[in-house]
Amino acid sequence: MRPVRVGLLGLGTVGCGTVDVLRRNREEIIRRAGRAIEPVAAAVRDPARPRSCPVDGLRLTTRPEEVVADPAVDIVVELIGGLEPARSLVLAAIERGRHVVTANKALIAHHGNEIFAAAHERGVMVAFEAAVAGGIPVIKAVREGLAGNCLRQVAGIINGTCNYILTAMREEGAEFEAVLAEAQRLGYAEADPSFDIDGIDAAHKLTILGSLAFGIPLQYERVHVEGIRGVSRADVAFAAELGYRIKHLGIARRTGRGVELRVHPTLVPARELIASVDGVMNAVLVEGDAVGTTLFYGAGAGADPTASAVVADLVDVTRALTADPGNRVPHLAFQPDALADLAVVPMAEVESRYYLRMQVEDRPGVLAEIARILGEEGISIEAVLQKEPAAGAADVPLIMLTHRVREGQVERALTRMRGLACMRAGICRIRLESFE
Ligand SMILES: NC(=O)C1=CN([C@@H]2O[C@H](COP(=O)(O)OP(=O)(O)OC[C@H]3O[C@@H](n4cnc5c(N)ncnc54)[C@H](O)[C@@H]3O)[C@@H](O)[C@H]2O)C=CC1
Ligand SMILES: N[C@@H](CC=O)C(=O)O
Ligand code: NA
Repeated sequence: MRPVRVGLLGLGTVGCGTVDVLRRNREEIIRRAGRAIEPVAAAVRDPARPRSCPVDGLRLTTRPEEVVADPAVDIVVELIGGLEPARSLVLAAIERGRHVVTANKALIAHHGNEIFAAAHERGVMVAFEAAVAGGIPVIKAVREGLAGNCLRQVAGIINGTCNYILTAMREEGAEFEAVLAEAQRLGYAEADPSFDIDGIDAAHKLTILGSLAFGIPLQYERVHVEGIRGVSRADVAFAAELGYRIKHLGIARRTGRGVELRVHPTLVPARELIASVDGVMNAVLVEGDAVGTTLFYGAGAGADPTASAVVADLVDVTRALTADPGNRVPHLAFQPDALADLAVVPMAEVESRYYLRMQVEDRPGVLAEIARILGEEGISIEAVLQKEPAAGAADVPLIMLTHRVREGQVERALTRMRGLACMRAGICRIRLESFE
């Protein structure tokens, strides 16, 4: 059988990784897919730029629409990132009957509903395993391996850059900016690294996971998003003292009130498996009624791990080329006409435990004033940690852990506490979750 011919859009970190893996594992891929998968063309910004992969045998062009229109291309692999021109190029490829593989979570989170509808209509496949948790085959696991379950939650460390930074802050007491520069050098960070740091990238991935887990449309705009800029080295150290680690988590949880979709820094008990996932590694916990709790672990970013997922998608698409489109695995796990309209729970109604850190005046009665407000708002305190004042200082750090409570109650209490005369700085509030 003739090889399946691949046209790449973008030859950066993941594009080059994909060419490398396709060439390195050519024979093994033939054994798996039944035929060779060959990169034949690539759209690049600058054909003269040195690449980390061999480009011999690849037709290079600066016009991505040429690759999309090339009749010699069977599968278009979109690896340029961002919303436009990626969206138009993917839609044009679908329109021409080309199958698509993409690693672009922003594109799927924002335009997936439109893209999958077009693909369904045209009978083509759009595969996106690399878009969530890089090399971990978590999309395949949620969509296929766990298809017998009613899923309760998907929660995980889904941004490698954030995890890399939080790990270095804990292990080396490193400064945020220096670690971010290292993550960029290693090819982990997004083109605009604020997408990583501000939680946007994790929110893109959570949008996709939530949809796959619960059979709801992609709705990025409903995800509550917080990044890691507000997490200080002091918080990382206090959390450790209390037996916790701070992780940036994405959580999609089905409750009696609907679906929670949220991305934020979270204290996790240090003894739990997910708490020991460090560096650029990702881990996604999936809980189903039949299977119980499962945890998927692996590299969430980087050229080779991400290429592993892109190439797996290419093998999948190749195997399914001759299958009747009606019998293929649905893009979003559930049949398109069976999507549910579960409500997304407003954050004020989401329940969690909380870590609160404040800087307060060092005088008698302060603890009682704070405890009174928390009590009046129905919030019970589980632990208190008060540190000695630094030499000559008139105020002290005070850390509290609360029991489980609705976010709206905490917000009301925080508003009142900020008005206290004893409060010396802003109050840091981080949610606390346990997955045991
Ligand atoms: N780097 C990683 O670890 C991971 C990246 N991804 C996703 O993979 C995609 C690619 O990411 P990277 O390879 O890291 O980015 P990158 O910035 O290294 O590569 C993108 C390449 O596309 C090229 N490009 C941009 N616009 C173009 C255009 N109009 N025509 C031709 N070439 C164009 C750029 O010059 C660049 O070389 C993104 O959607 C990213 O979110 C997904 C998982 C992990
Ligand atoms: N920038 C992303 C790359 C993979 O999706 C990350 O850091 O996880
Ligand atoms: Na993946």
